[in-house]
Amino acid sequence: MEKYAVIVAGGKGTRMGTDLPKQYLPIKGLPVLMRSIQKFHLAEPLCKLILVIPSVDFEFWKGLCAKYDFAVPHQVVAGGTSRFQSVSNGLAVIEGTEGVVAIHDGVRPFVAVEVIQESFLVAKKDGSAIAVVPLKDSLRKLTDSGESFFQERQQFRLVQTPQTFQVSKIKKAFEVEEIPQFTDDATVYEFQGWQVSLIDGNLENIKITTPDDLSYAEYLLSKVG
Ligand SMILES: Nc1ccn([C@@H]2O[C@H](COP(=O)(O)OP(=O)(O)OP(=O)(O)O)[C@@H](O)[C@H]2O)c(=O)n1
Ligand SMILES: C[C@](O)(CO)[C@H](O)COP(=O)(O)O
Repeated sequence: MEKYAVIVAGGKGTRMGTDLPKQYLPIKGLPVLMRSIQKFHLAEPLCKLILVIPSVDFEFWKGLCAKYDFAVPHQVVAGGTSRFQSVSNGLAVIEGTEGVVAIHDGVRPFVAVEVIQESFLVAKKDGSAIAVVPLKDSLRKLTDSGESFFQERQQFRLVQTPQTFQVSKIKKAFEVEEIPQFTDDATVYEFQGWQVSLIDGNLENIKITTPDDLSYAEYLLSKVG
């Protein structure tokens, strides 16, 4: 079975607020994005890696790969104006409809190798595999009138990536017009009326989003490497 990974890193990192977009920032000496790509290569050495970055960054990325002697083979594709468009551009370079594709945020370098491997196995069987984790804190729902109500946290999950799919199904799902409810790939898949399969993610698999995440990332690397 052919395996692909579309690693999306076409964003601007507005919430991080750094001049250099967060995907290129080094943590413990290696850019976030290279760490994410390495994880897929380690988990699935034969997986075809498709990296989505803004087209204006192509030369910069080439230079970064030379600087860090980064040799993991990958195809570079131009990003779009939203995560949905970037994923769509990545899927478009997969020829045909055979195989399974993992879609992963380039800014989640702490994904566990085991989660990636499990996602491919489950997606092959079920059509999809979405990494999720349970909540550790209590949960409250806010109303417009300023009240709040207890919610059963057991009924909720936090959604991560990878989100892995049979190529035929996810390509079909992405043929739709983008709507604001498409916050991830699972919502695009579900829009077809298909149920997603959930798998256990790993708690450390944070999305590096704000400056405090960078300090936490450095801490995690000092612990686990
Ligand atoms: N047009 C876009 C927007 C986002 N992404 C990617 O989607 C992932 C999750 O998005 P997010 O954390 O929101 O990244 P940014 O959009 O860069 O951050 P911000 O919203 O703070 O600007 C990131 O790997 C990001 O690079 C993308 O490929 N193309
Ligand atoms: C895809 C995602 O990382 C799953 O948790 C998340 O939905 C991305 O959200 P963002 O608003 O683009 O950061």
